[in-house]
Amino acid sequence: MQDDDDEEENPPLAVQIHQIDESSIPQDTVGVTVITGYLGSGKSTLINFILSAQHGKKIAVILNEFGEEIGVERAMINEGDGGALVEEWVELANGCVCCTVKHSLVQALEQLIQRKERLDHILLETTGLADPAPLASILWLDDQLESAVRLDSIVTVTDAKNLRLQLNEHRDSSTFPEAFLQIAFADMIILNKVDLVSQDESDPMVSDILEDLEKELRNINSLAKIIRSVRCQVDLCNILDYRAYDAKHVAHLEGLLKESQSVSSRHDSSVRTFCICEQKQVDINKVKLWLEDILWEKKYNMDVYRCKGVLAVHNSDQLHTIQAVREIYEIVPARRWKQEENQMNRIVFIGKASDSDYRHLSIFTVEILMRTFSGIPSMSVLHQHGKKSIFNGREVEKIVPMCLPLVLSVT
Ligand SMILES: Nc1nc2c(ncn2[C@@H]2O[C@H](COP(=O)(O)OP(=O)(O)OP(=O)(O)O)[C@@H](O)[C@H]2O)c(=O)[nH]1
Repeated sequence: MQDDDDEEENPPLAVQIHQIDESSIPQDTVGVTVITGYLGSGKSTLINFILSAQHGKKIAVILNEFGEEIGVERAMINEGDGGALVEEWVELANGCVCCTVKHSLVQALEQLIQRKERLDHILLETTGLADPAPLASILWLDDQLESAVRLDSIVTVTDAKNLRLQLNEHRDSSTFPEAFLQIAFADMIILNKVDLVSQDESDPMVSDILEDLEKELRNINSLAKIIRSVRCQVDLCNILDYRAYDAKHVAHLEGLLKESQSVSSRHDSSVRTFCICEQKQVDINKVKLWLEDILWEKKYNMDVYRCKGVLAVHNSDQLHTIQAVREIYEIVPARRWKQEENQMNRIVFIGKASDSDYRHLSIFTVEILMRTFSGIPSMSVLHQHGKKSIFNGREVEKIVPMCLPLVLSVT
């Protein structure tokens, strides 16, 4: 590989998005749904289902088929009933966002957008071997595209019959991290092929299997919505216009963040969810520094794939949202706090760390929180959910659970 290429293959530069005036974002942006999932899980089945459904939308599809014989990708536009089928070709390498790939994707999207008056949504199917994050980063941030397309959501299709096997095979996630990454980055997880688990869903054994699979998925990513399906026949409200990254649709995010606290702990997967709850208003600049330490400097040994959260910001009546995909993050005001509302900060990280790193992270987090959250003269107790109390973060004897709601009591 050439030096230049190496440079291009590096992760995107860390970019902080400054507060956006939401009113300046055009409302007619075209949503892009990234569809990812393990080989054979049902991605194409989902796309075919969407294209053939009666939703009245005109949808473009960019396919990133990747294989030795194929090695090419195609973009198709389904112009709906009576519309012509237009094909374009897009070169996307296997999950790596080198300059060429980025350029090709941006070019393909630009071509599609030029037809915007006839286009309602874009589906981007990644190869079953891809890490969806680089694509998501391009879509979320690309300057050329920012005003014309928006990342709507990342949908991960999983195969109910083979999921456990696939995850167990790659349990340490170093041999094939993509299997975990695809789940970790998802906003929506389709647990497909439930018919192969059994024909009879009313059978308690079968619901146990499916529930266990859902638990397994939640252990990796407690923020994603999970829906079961046969042949990806899902309610398309969950796919088209889901707006997972849209601060204006904060109610959904808040619901997810609340639910994510109740996830049980588990220690055998290195990709997991980590939650922080804090009641005091925070200093937004300190939170940014803290977040940059974690996301950019990789301090505390945590490799964060995804972060979502809501913040109660000091000197602001607005609930702010945090979204991060890898190194890229944004903190934006989303809505006014209601008077009776409990202004609680909730931040959820989905990432990878060894058990001992988690222990360190918990200690570091306490230290970070002590210097991050404003107006905290001293912190008396850190209550670690379901475990023993920790004083000033110094006493962490057990492995930190997968989901760690931290509650700081302040005196
Ligand atoms: N029984 C059953 N088969 C399914 C279901 N969904 C998809 N399939 C079948 O599974 C196979 C793989 O589905 P695809 O949609 O091609 O999967 P994919 O993820 O696009 O596959 P790759 O592009 O190779 O990664 C096909 O034969 C589908 O017909 C389902 O819910 N139940």
